[in-house]
Amino acid sequence: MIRAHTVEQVRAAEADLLARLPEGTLMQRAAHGLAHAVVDLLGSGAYGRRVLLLVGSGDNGGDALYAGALLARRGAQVEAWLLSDTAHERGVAALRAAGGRVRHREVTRSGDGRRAASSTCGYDVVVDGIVGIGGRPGLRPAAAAVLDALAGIPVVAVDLPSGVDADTGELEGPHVTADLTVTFGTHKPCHLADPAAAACGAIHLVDIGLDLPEALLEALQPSDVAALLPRPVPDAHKYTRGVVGVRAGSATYPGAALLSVSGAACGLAGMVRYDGDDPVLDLVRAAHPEVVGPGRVQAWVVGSGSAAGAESALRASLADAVPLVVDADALAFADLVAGRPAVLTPHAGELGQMLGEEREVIESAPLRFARRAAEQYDAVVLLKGRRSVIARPDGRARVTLSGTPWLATAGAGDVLGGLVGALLAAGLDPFDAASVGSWLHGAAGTLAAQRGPIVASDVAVALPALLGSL
Ligand SMILES: NC(=O)C1=CN([C@@H]2O[C@H](COP(=O)(O)OP(=O)(O)OC[C@H]3O[C@@H](n4cnc5c(N)ncnc54)[C@H](OP(=O)(O)O)[C@@H]3O)[C@@H](O)[C@H]2O)[C@@H](O)CC1
Ligand SMILES: [K+]
Repeated sequence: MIRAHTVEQVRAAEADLLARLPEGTLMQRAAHGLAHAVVDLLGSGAYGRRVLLLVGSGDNGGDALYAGALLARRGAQVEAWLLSDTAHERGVAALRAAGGRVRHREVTRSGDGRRAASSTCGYDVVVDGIVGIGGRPGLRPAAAAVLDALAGIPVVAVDLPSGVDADTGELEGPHVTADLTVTFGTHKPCHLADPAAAACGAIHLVDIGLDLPEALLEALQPSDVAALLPRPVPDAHKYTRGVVGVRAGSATYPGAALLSVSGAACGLAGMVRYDGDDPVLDLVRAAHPEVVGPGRVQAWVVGSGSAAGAESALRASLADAVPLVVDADALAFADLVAGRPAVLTPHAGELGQMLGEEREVIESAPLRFARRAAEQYDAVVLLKGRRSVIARPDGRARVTLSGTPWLATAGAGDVLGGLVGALLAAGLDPFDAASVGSWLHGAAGTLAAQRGPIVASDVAVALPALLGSL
């Protein structure tokens, strides 16, 4: 499991450790990890390579300076630009002692930053030590101008890309876009949640020995998914493995029925029932002979392609005391679900309608709005996107790290709904069902896309092989 802690949690853990360790120990650990990561990124060692450190006033700059000193001792040509009036003094001294060069704020001040940068091109890597977990979102004009002028050079962010909001993953004004982010002790929410996560590049975690509390945000890894997957017990029969019912699709949108059923029929539940118009049931049976008609189920999947029938399908499903997946057209009636074990699966546009916000506003703060919706609707919310967010009413959340842009294809959400329904029917609680389903969906899409462009049904086809590999 990847766990992300807030700045407050990190500060508390750091204070604990600082009280027990000799001064400077944590920064030395951070700087060593950072220097190693920079060498790895450079590929052919540090000797003779040109490294530019962008240094702010705090300890984030201190990390960069000490790492720069280590790189200079390994033969790199290291230059630090101090972007603030003050900088970590011992870090500056360490860099100088190791043969690094230090330039002061005057040469990089506002417009001059561009000139300074253009006169000193040829850097192999830029290390962003402008600001870390002590920073406010956004960048000051001098830093923004310097970064503009250095565009195209690989950037390693220290702890986080300067300018992003560490706790929310939101952006406010200019920020660094990194190729690699080297973070310390634990992930922060900005490393997992978009839009900030998209600015992090690859992420490398350096263990500095922090003893951390429970995290409110996490991301499943393949081993977590494997551990949570339902497996048939030796004396299993189809009913003990769970029956998932699908109320999706209509004469107008039969494809939604077929795709929802294809996700539900992934093999993780014992049986799939379809409840809908006869012509659609015939189509479903032709594609999935194992699917049967209405009856008792352990979970319902409702809403996609149901058009005008969404409300009655949802009410009928709520009449059974079983968990449910609420998607697409049924999301307009999500109020009915409050307090029931349920997973709501909106995309940003649908969540915007549910919360009275524009799609762009939701996309600018997916973690915040998924949490708000989970609390407001008293249900698990799976907000679909590049980095899907799964939120519980109590604020705990997960982010899905699997997936591929090729999954942006019609009907992929229908497969996801069916898959989550199968996991609910098999006994997973809504939070696990939503996060495991979302992870599997992303990974199956990635697997399918290895062969070329995909359509939604390819995702369902890839599921058994993916599950086998887990
Ligand atoms: N915690 C840990 O376990 C460990 C932490 N470590 C490291 O320490 C880092 C945190 O260091 P920190 O607390 O000194 O804060 P940090 O982010 O460097 O700078 C804050 C200062 O910057 C300024 N400033 C604010 N906003 C700004 C902006 N938008 N743009 C520009 N400047 C801005 C503002 O000062 P001002 O200029 O306003 O006087 C503020 O005081 C952490 O990220 C990690 O790298 C590791 O060494 C080891 C273990
Ligand atoms: K930084």
